[in-house]
Order: sequence, then C-alpha cells, then structure tokens
Amino acid sequence: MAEARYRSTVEDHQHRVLTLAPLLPADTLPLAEAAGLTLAADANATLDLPPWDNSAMDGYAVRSEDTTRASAQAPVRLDLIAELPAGTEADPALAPGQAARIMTGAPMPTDADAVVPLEDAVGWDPAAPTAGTETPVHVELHHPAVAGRHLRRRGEDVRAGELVSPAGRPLTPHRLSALAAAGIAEVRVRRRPRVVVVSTGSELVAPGESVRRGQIPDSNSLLLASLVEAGGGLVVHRGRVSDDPAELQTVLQSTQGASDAVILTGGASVGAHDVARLVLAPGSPGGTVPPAPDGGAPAPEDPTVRFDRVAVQPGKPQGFGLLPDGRAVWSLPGNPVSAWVSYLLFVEPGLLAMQGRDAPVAPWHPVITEEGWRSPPGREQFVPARVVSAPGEPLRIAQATERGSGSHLAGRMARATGLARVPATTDAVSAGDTVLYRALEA
Ligand SMILES: Nc1nc2c(c(=O)[nH]1)N[C@H]1C(S)=C(S)[C@@H](COP(=O)(O)OP(=O)(O)OC[C@H]3O[C@@H](n4cnc5c(N)ncnc54)[C@H](O)[C@@H]3O)O[C@H]1N2
Ligand code: MOO
Repeated sequence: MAEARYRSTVEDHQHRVLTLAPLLPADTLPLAEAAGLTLAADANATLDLPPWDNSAMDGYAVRSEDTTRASAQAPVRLDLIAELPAGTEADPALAPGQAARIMTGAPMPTDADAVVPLEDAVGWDPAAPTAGTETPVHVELHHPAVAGRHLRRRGEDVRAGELVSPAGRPLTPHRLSALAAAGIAEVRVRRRPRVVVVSTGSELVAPGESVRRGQIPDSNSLLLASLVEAGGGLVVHRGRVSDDPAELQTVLQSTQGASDAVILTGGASVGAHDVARLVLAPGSPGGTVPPAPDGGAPAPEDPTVRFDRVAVQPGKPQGFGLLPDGRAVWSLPGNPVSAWVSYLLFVEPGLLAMQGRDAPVAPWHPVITEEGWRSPPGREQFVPARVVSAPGEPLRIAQATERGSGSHLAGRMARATGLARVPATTDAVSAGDTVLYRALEA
C-alpha cells in the first residue's frame, strides 16, 4: 500500500490500467500483413515440419547396411543412380549397392537410411572446378555410414495440429517465420490501437520554431507518438493545444469514433491552468488526496477518469480512466522525463493489454550499479541510466547524468540507454548495489 501522501503504488496504478484497458476487436489477416500484431487465437501448424524426412547435408543417401564393412583397406563402392536436389519429388528405389547424390533439404529416398556428407566420401575434391556439381557415377566410402545420421525426420520440429504460438504473443519476425514454416497462411490478430497524442500547454511551440521567453519546444508529443508506434499502435492524431479547455475538448470530439486511446501530457498536476485535469475530471481534487475510506488506492474497476498521486519519482501526478465514449485516456505529467517514465510504466502495458498481449508489463532485470545516488523515500524511483560495462561483460550501469532522475532534464534524456529502478523503501543506492534495469536500446 502506498503511504498516505500518495494514493497508489506503481503496481496499484498498473493494475487499474490493466483492469480497465478495453480489449480491441480481432481480425483475420494474411501473415505478411500481421507483423508486429498480437495473436488473438492460438496458431497451430497445418503441416508436419519438416514435411518429410530429408537430408541435413549435401552428400550421398545410402543404405547403411551396404556400408557396414567399409574401411580404408576395403572401401565400399556404391553406384549412384540418382541426383536429388532440394525441391525434387523423386523417390528413387535403391537396390543393394546403390545410392543417390542428395542435397541439403531434398527428400530422403524411402530406401535410404543415412546420409554421408560429400566431404566424408572419397573422390570429392573441393578444389576441382566441378566439385559438388558433377554427378560421379560411383562413390567410395572408407567408413560405415551410421543409420539415421545427417537426416531430419518428418515432424521432428512441429507436428501438424501442434501449437506453434499461443494467443497473446506478438508476431515478431522470428515468430512470424515459424508460423509461415508450419504452413499457416493467416492469423487472428488484435487490431492496432488507434491513438491520439496531445501535448497541452500554452508555452509549447513546434520543435524547430524560435522560442520567445516563456516558450519551449513540444518534445513530448514526438516522444509519445514514437513510443506508441514502436509498441504496435497507430498514431491517428498528434498535436498540441493551449491551456484553453475548448481546444482540448475539440480534439477529443473530432477524434471520437476514429481512435481507441488518448494520451495527453501536461496539465496533470495541481496548477491553475492544468487543462487536462480541468477537461477530463473537473471535480478532481488534484494535488490534495482526500482520505480514501480504506486508506488505499481507488477501486481498479472504477472507470471514472481520475487524477492520482502515484508513489513514483518522476511521474507522480497521473490521470487515467475511460472517456464516456469508452476510449482509454491517460493524462501524463508534462515534465519530459516524467512523461517518458509514465508512458513506460502505465501507457505501454495498457496499450499492450488492449491488444490482448499476455505479458503486458515489461520485465526489469537485476544489474550492478557502478555509482551511488539518493532516492526519495516512499516513492519508487526511475533513473535514466546508461550501460558502462563492455560488451560481453555482466551488465553494469550508471546514472545517465549526474543530475539523476530530474524530471525536467529533457536534453539529458538522450544520454540514457535505459532506466534503473529503485524500490520505495530505499533512500540511497551505493556503488556495487544491485538495482533493476530496463534496456531501452541495445
Ligand atoms: N504545487 C505543486 N506543484 C507541482 C507538483 C505538486 O505536487 N504540487 N507536482 C510537480 C510534479 S512532480 C510534476 S511531474 C509536474 C507535472 O505538472 P503538469 O503535468 O501539470 O505539467 P505542466 O505544469 O504542464 O508542465 C510541467 C513542465 O513540463 C514542461 N512541458 C509540458 N509539456 C511539455 C511538452 N509537450 N514538451 C516538453 N516539455 C513540456 C512544462 O513546460 C513544464 O516545465 O508538476 C509539478 N508541480
Ligand atoms: O513526479 Mo514529477 O514527475 O517528479 O516530476
């Protein structure tokens, strides 16, 4: 449970997001159009894989019983009666003393039970210009062939009907190719969430525009839109509005029906011009936390958009809920590092849950920190961090900047390769301690 100054822990707030995130409908798509989407149904093989016994090597398909006496002193000579490239349908009958030249991936003749790689047969000269291409009439073996060697058996990878990937997994390149290999042509997948990203604040100008005193470039909408796209979402509107509530209301109305989620930044806290809070939850008490009846977090299933103080640094003021039209809406703090951390902790799992992802909350991994820093008591801390270990060494990290988790350090964010996570119960981290780390780039 969060301490009294905060209403929720990170876990409470994530739980509320996961409970309320509306599951998107599923479509059936050809594999080639499903990259990056999440499976909405189990994908089962339609083929045995491999579909037939085949050769693992370029060489000779032999009957092992013909070769049991082969030795350097008494080589066994086999007549080659067929050439079997990958793609051939042929299944030549092999009488005793006969073999076939076979290439990797070609179906094994039913009568053969072993493959002898080209290199293990006598007479193969890799330096000769025609080596490996001209069918010799005979092959000579100095060793017995071992039954079952250099073969790939039908169905040894996957059997027809067997599960290749369960519902809830994303169609990453390696998973997509596994499905294709197993004969699957189309898949049930969740639709990409259509997302509206809006920065709020009268101080914002487009990046690249000249700024007068009081103004700053809107970096958050680019941050959030890029994160949405990287997570499989579709940004249908990206923009910024001033502190005039009518502007935000117009964007919310004009994107209704064409979007599934809305992400706002800025104006989530207690200020007089906090437009997100004024539009989404006009009655919200903002910075004051009225005592909850049980002293704990809000009921996770209550869909009302509400603004909570989450025990996290940065990212304390968090707005979340469902709009009356059913869209999920996140109102994140405007400070750029807060917006980044807030997205990763609360928006990303929500958008993944909407896609039916089975493990929507990203894992964190223990690493050693090379330096110490202070952490706010009672709040979980997220610090932009960078890897300092050399490639191949166990991972060691340091703060990305000596200014730590300062939530306004928009420019220094560029130095981070990931985030470090420090528990609420820790008020100081020392060099050599284990902290959790989430890599956000290689
Ligand atoms: N009296 C209190 N003041 C503040 C509290 C508090 O509890 N009591 N909380 C602080 C914390 S923590 C945070 S985080 C911020 C969050 O404030 P808002 O979400 O209302 O954000 P803004 O006030 O609109 O902006 C904060 C900061 O970020 C800059 N910003 C805003 N939008 C963007 C953008 N799109 N791109 C780049 N930078 C942006 C903005 O200019 C401000 O500097 O509130 C504290 N205050
Ligand atoms: O929570 Mo604020 O996000 O510390 O800057």
